[in-house]
Amino acid sequence: MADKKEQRILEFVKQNAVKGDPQSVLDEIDKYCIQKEWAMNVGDEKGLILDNLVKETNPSVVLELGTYCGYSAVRIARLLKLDARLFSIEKNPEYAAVAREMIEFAGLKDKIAIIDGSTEKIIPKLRTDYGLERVNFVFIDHFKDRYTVDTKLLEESGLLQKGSVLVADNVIYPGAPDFLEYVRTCGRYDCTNYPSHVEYTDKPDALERAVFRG
Ligand SMILES: O=c1[nH]cnc2c(O)c(F)c(-c3ccc(F)cc3)cc12
Ligand SMILES: [Mg+2]
Repeated sequence: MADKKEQRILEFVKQNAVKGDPQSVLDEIDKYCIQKEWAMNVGDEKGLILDNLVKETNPSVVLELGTYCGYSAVRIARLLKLDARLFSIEKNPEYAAVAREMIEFAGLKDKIAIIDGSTEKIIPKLRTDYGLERVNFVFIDHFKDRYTVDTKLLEESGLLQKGSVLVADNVIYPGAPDFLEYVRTCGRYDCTNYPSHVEYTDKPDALERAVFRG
């Protein structure tokens, strides 16, 4: 048996999901995390809310902060139009390695690029080093104490445009109170809260959508 939980999740997916079928990959990750080991994927309940937010935005360029095993990257990318792309930043190289295999198994490697490194170093270089002009949709799901500072980095980088949608996970638990305070009071965002639960539990959590006013 693999010595890391993330590797065990990947092995379970490879043995039980259908190669090239993103939904089956999501279903098997959820099944493993419900039946065997909890893991910090956005999960099926918050995932359905995220699906609807992606569908109503129909973004061309998506940025994700925090890849983990690739669950939310697969979840988002499976809904994107043909020429849309998702860039996901992951600081932990072991997580990034699992996510790359997960994304390839799901058949989405042409839609998703994982960028290894920390958000504080990568975000300021997204325009110069990765050729990103604008991002239409940002899924924030990394270190809770980085939500606000990275949101400000995104503003300063010029990557946000009027209508850019930020969606943040875990704003209730583990919680991102300073992020909620910032986006709800700085005057630059229209905010909506989507109550839900921590993945695979009945513990209250929520997603927060913050639409940039430009
Ligand atoms: O660190 C995290 N990064 C990204 N997402 C997370 C998450 O969705 C969680 F539920 C949790 C979490 C951790 C421990 C708990 F007891 C409950 C939730 C953590 C993270
Ligand atoms: Mg999360």
